Amino acid sequence: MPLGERIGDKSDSRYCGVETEYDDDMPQLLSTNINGGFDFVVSPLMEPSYRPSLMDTGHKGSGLAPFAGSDLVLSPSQWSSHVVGKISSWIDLDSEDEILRKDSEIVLKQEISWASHLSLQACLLPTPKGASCANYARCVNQILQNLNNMQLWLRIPLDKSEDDAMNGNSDHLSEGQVDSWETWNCYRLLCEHHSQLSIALDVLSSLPSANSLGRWFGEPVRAAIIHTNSFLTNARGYPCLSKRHQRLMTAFFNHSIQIVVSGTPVHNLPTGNLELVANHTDNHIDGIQRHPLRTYLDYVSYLYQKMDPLPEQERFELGYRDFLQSPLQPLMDNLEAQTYETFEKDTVKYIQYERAVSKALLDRISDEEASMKTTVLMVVGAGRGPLVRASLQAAEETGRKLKVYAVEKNPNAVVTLHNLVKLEGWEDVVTIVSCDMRCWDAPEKADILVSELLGSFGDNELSPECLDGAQRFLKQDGISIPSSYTSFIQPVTTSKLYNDVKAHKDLVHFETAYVVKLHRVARLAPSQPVFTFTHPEYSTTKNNQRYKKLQFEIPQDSGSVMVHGFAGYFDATLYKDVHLGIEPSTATPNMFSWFPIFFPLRTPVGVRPGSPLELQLWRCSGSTKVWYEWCVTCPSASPIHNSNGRSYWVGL
Ligand SMILES: C[S@@+](CC[C@H](N)C(=O)[O-])C[C@H]1O[C@@H](n2cnc3c(N)ncnc32)[C@H](O)[C@@H]1O
Repeated sequence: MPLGERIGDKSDSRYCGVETEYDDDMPQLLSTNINGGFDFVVSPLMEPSYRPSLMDTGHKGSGLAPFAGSDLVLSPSQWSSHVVGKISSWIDLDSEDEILRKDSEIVLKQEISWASHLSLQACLLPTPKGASCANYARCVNQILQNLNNMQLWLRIPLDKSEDDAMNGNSDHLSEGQVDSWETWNCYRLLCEHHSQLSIALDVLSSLPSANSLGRWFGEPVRAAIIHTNSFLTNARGYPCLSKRHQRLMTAFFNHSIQIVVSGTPVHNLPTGNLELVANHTDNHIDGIQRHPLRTYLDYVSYLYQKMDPLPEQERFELGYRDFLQSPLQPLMDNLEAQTYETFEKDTVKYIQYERAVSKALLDRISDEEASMKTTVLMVVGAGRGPLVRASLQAAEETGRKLKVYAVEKNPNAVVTLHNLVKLEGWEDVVTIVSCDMRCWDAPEKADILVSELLGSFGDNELSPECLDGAQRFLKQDGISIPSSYTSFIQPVTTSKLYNDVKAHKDLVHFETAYVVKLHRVARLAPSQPVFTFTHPEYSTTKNNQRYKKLQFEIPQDSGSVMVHGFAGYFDATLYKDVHLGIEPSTATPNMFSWFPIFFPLRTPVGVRPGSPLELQLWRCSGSTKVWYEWCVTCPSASPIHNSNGRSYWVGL
């Protein structure tokens, strides 16, 4: 691993660690494992037999145990890049045995203190031993208050009783059966969702249901520890994994979760097999001892290499993953050239518009009328002209005659529009209008009104208000493209975003909707429609305020979940069957103009499967702004977020 790389923080390449026993010769331990192909070791830092209560009184509970070896045996960069500290696994901070409890607390603190001194990037904390973990969490929480940048990986076995979930009894796990997610959840609640507390999942030979597994991808999982006895044996005697394990590993890779191989070799490898081992004799390659876990590592690397490469657009968007952005305010603010440029690269979006305009033109003008009638088409919010171009292409394709008005309120974009019209020789067909569509006095009425004023949540960039202003100059039988749009929402686990919002330490950030390329998230239930707007809308009672109450059900077999907020999307009907949108189940393929929106919750809500999660959402408006308010009302009531638009609003 190159110097300075963070263990567990890679997004585009793969590192694999190995769990080792205590070894008082750390340089040797490291070189054996690094030469063996591993990138880091997860290794105890202190002698496992050390117990403070057994020490001479001189050492008891004070200072650092003498068993920690020396910090000088490795360079600072070796410590930080290649070693994850494994906290003594015997510790039991919630034991009935007071001496053990006290010893455990002393050792935990000593070991973490030593690991901090070495600038390790992470320490692996042992799994809580019993049903209760309060004292363990209390001590770790104390440590977290003063910790440097180190992550604490709480080791959690990836298990959950399937039978109970299937019987719908997941709230009442019988004695001895635990959903390990509950252990994690209890622990992190006690530690107030601290951002340096994360998870190392122990992957066992049997796996819980897909829904149960899915929950973990919204949690802060940094490492997955795969045991040699979870491997199967292929026809040639080599280790391999079940199809479900393989899919899980691929998902770990996709989520930048480090893999750690643990255990002793359980495969008796056939000799003479040249596939993976060149010059293989008795575990030696040309005289160098071959690492006993090398075949397991090779298999992990093979799974990584056989993954499909990320598509170019995905690679480009890597830096946006789980990064909170403020939504655009294209009405109140003027977009910048680079924002227009990004839009304009999204050819899929304009192809959909072109298809919609073509269909509308064909419906409006018959073949017989085509040479006689001219359709008046107005692009409202024309930006730098891509929808003008798409409309003209539709006219050419269908053989219909077009007169275009390009209405744009951003004077800077209008400059580009003028240049474009001149360059393309569109002067006779296109009239540029530098004006807000809500106050333009149009010289004639339009047959077709084309706009793209949509936000990630459909109406959140105020398309309804703008188009209300524009429909005055649409003929009674005229067509609006889009003809309607609907927002969608679903509950998500996303501890990363929750912690990023929390880091601002103010209410405003918890009451703001963000645009985010969601990645480390667990989508907890199918999305549901929220608000729909239709254009044109001539009803006299119409208004753009909306209210919706939604109930989501967490699948029975997923177990309990934590809801950090809600992911929002939209789907727009441009014309008839031509649609465009980002709702995951119907998303327009390869379109990248919109990331989802995220509505956070001030306090994450735990939900049991089978019990409803109720969300209420309002679209409110005043004379100068539009805003959303939201709250959860079941299983427990949250505060109403963003009352009066006090934190987040969109200017009219
Ligand atoms: C999301 S951009 C789309 C631009 C362009 N149609 C495209 O697809 O690349 C919306 C455009 O509408 C303009 N706009 C927003 N509200 C407007 C209004 N009330 N009147 C005129 N233009 C408006 C913005 O300045 C911006 O250029």
